[in-house]
Amino acid sequence: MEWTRGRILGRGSTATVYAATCHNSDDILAVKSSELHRSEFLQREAKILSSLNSQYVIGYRGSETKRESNGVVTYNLLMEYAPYGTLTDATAKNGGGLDETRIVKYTREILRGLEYIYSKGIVHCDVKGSNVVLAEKGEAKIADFGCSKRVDPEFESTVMGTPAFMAPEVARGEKQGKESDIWAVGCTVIEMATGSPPWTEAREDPVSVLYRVGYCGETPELPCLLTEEAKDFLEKCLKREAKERWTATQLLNHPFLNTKPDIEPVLVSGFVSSSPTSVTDQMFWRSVEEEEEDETEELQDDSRDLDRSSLWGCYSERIGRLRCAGRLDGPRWDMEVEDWITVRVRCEGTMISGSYEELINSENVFVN
Ligand SMILES: Nc1ncnc2c1ncn2[C@@H]1O[C@H](COP(=O)(O)OP(=O)(O)OP(=O)(O)O)[C@@H](O)[C@H]1O
Repeated sequence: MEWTRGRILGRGSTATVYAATCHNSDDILAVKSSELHRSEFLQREAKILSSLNSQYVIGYRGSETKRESNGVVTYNLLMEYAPYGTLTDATAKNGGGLDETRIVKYTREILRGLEYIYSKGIVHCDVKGSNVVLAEKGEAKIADFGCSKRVDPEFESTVMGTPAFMAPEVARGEKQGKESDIWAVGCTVIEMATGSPPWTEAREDPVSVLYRVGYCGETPELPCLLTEEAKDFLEKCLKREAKERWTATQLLNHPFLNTKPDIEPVLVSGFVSSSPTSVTDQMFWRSVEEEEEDETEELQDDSRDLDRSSLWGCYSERIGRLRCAGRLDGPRWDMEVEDWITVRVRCEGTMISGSYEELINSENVFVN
């Protein structure tokens, strides 16, 4: 498919997402790109997304490698374009919290999406507001399958995700399944209600959050503004024992969700103030070259890597100290520190050591 890259819609820890126009149809797409040699996660995501087809999951439109005009070879995942941003954007736009009717609508859509992907044998592993996008009719769709995996209890796999949304068993690096997604749904409801993920210190100190969730028996604080029904729903999501958590299907039948009618979608045009209204909106599109220059400069920014290197050392040492102090066995953490939010953990054991350069070149370590 022929397409032209436009402006950046969002940057994650694994890739950058651009708006793009199709040459033959003038449709707008979202294209998630990373350099081919760093695209392992993106290729996995494309494979999983290509196997899914649901109104509650962002649509797959293809994938391809491309040599850009600056010679860089990129891997590109082509997706349905979601013009109203993410749930996190929607919450921020609404003054830092959504009212309960909107929370009900989006939670229902997320759970329907999860029910669907579970029926296909897939778990998401990184449910959070910024991974749920609002599509053309204002409906919530699950996106970012970069951490997702096939459900296979026999197969011990890497634990992934975002500390503030991690279930206790994930924080301990033990296992990650559908139940862990459900915990993350609870955290996402808290994010929608309050404008922030649970654990107020999470951004500054993800390590202590992992420790509190994994080892100290804590659960996130329930927002006091929510109704009793909503709080009861959250309690069913946030059971510390994974097997006690309600399933997506049970939660869809909880009174918090099943007694309320669907509301009309709220389309807040503010989300799209910088998005294209049509492909002829030339002011909108930044040239491909300009975007590529930005990307290249970013990739070559050694000083940023140095900062990350020292922070990474500091975090991994701290979680090691916390675990030793508590005489606890647990995961070894590989942290992406610049955007600390995403981490990849190795469960099987050996403490990762080596220079940052060695770490980022290692197959098992996730880095940006
Ligand atoms: N289909 C889409 N339509 C519109 N915007 C999108 C779409 N997909 C992603 N985005 C935007 O791009 C951002 C980054 O996308 P995504 O979360 O898939 O990247 P990532 O590198 O996997 O991120 P993470 O750090 O969460 O792992 C999103 O938060 C969102 O703002």
